[in-house]
Amino acid sequence: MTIAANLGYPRIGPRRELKQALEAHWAGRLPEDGLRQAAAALRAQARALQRGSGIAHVPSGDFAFYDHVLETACAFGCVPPGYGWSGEGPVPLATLFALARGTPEAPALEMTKWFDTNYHYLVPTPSAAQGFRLVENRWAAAVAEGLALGCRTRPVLLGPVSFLLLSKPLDTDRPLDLLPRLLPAYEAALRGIAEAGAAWVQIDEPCLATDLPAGAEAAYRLAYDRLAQAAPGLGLLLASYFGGLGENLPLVASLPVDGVHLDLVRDPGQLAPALEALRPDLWLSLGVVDGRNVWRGDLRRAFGLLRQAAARSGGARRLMVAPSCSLLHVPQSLAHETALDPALRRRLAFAEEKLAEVALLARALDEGESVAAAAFRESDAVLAEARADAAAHRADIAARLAAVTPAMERRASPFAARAARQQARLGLPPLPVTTIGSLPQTAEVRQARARLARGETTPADYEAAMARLTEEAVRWQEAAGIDVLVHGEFERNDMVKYFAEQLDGYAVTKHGWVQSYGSRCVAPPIIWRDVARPAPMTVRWAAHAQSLTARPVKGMLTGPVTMLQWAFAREDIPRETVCRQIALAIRDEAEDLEAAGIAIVQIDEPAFREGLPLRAAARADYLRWAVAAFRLAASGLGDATQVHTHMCYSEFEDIIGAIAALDADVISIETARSRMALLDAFAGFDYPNAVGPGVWDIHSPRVPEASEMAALARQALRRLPAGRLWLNPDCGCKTRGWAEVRPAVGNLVAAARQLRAELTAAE
Ligand SMILES: Nc1nc2c(c(=O)[nH]1)N[C@@H](CNc1ccc(C(=O)N[C@@H](CCC(=O)N[C@@H](CCC(=O)N[C@@H](CCC(=O)O)C(=O)O)C(=O)O)C(=O)O)cc1)CN2
Ligand code: MET
Ligand SMILES: [Zn+2]
Repeated sequence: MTIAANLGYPRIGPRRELKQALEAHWAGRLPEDGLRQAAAALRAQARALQRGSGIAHVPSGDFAFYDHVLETACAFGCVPPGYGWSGEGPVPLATLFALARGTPEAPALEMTKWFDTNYHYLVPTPSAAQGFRLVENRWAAAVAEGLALGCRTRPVLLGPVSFLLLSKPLDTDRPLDLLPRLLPAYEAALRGIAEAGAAWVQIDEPCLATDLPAGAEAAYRLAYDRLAQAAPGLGLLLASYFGGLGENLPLVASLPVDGVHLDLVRDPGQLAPALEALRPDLWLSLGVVDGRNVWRGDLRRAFGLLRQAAARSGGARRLMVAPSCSLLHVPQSLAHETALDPALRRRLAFAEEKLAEVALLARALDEGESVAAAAFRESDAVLAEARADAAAHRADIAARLAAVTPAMERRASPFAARAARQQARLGLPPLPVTTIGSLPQTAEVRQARARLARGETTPADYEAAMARLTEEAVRWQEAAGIDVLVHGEFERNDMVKYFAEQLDGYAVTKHGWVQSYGSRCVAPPIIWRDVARPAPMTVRWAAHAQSLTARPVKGMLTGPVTMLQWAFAREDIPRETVCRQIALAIRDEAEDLEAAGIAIVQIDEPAFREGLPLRAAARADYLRWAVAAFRLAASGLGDATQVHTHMCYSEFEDIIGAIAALDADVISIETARSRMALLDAFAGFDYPNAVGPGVWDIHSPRVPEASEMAALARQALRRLPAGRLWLNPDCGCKTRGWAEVRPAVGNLVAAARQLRAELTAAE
């Protein structure tokens, strides 16, 4: 029997129920047991839905209140002091949230991107001194919870090697050295899982799809030799995803596990070598349904791969059919997307629809293709219709792209000459203070937009309300002493979706929510046709804000790489081409802002690092076209217009050359949680342009003191010259409330004034 399996399910709920419950709990409106009940109800609903779709191996333990990496760390007792855990018994929920969000006394753990996704995990901080102990078997509990309701589930653990590779240990910079201490805790977890009644456990080792660091191979051997013996009788499925195993295949083939999951969407080519290398008695889990995009699958193609695996010589047929990775990264259900263009809707599959594809493929493999004949025909028809979509390929856009010259990807003068002209125009003080763009998206703002969507307000009234907020924001920033102002982005639902709604070629969903971090979600737009800008998108907002003040107001745009990376993109043309189409649209917008008198244009590229391929071999090509697209978007601007860019959650150590090649006049980056460590890359590389290191972690409700921000800025001054340094928060303030933003910005300005005085005194 072929097993229809799933690797992980969206946890936020079809209507973001978990978000509502979490935020109510944090606001003191929902007690802990209410939150736990809401979570249990969501898990029960998810299990039932998956079972109902025909999935035999339903995952459990994939739920998390905030993040599954954080919960793994907590289950193994990796909790630094100061967050309210006694060191005995399970880590309280309050400690979990303190680690995730920070408290007035203790900053939050560092948060960073989960591989090449827009999901963020909290970076565990284990230590040799603290060691590891299974303080709560959350996986055994998840198995028991399912069994009590009649569903035998397959618990999912983040594997020990990936767990350590994703960690930043406190007392060593060689995380894998901690493995021997960690393994007993994992062994205990597996024993408990078996005792709870699970038949299989899924151990995720996504790092197997990356270039492994030195020592990782030995670590994998040690880990899986031990774990395979921990609970005899418990099937151990080793899951890799987000890419192919590549040169790690022989390693995986040598591990004493019971099954291996392969991502055949990102790397279908790995099937043939895997069939050769893997023991015939091994279960093969074939990830043939795309867990990273929203397109319906090419069922015939997927079936071809399955048949190839089924035909492998020797042994009984031990196959599982599955999505390529956890479905955490796609929206839950297409059912409620009634407003989508039917021509697009037919082509889509969200989590629920993907599981139906998985179940159908498994059945077709066992019972013969004929049971799926109608579905295969429909899949063929949808693909044919997509290929024949004339609006997907516009001659005017192709002609414009073909006419792009190298000069269009270059500013007129080098940085030093531009900087002089810009300073003559702007007259900024040393260490200028600015913010990243968005100001609090309060309930008032979101409700006004919700009323507009429901037709309860007119567009004119809505726009007037946003214009009023913008004016208040300008007045407040002037009074607060900020040097370069923002308009506040009140009119934007999201920095990507807002532009997508105004560009040709994009479609947006109503409920297509995907978790980004904690309770925060995004509804990524879908790129299905050629992209173009029919009309200016932001000019009136920027011009309005600028008309209210003599200080410079930045025009805010989202860059082409981020507009691509944070969307679900078409796959029938190269990503490079899609990105260049977007770049031309943004370029036009930037030029329109300049023409309207805006002296500083910020083109945000927070997803620039995230788009970097996981494998080093593919990186140069990505960096080439991503840098070129940004430059194409920015280089229509004259020397006297200052180009800013912004990136958060970024590790630039390995791509600092590409960051410099963007040639933005000023780049603001996230550095507060990592205590300025990132700046070493800029200093070491001799980064040529100006940098604004974040000195306030806006992902935490904690308000830093002026002295703290000044201390961080002094660290920055040790690495970069004062003349090229700005001061700003880590990211936009949209997730914060005014009660935090007002004092924090006040402290930021105070810190800047203090440092300016110190600089003058030192002269
Ligand atoms: N796309 C994207 N990715 C990103 C970021 C980003 O800003 N955008 N930032 C980084 C961090 N990630 C983030 C992801 C999401 C949010 C965020 O604030 N999301 C909002 C939703 C944003 C949105 O689309 N808002 C809509 C819909 C708001 C809403 O929930 N409306 C209510 C009704 C209004 C109400 O009563 O509150 C509803 O639909 O039920 C709007 O403002 O119009 C949230 O989860 O709360 C922040 C950071 C990295 N990745
Ligand atoms: N300008 C945007 C903002 O301030 C940049 C956010 S990067 C995730 O919200
Ligand atoms: Zn940001």
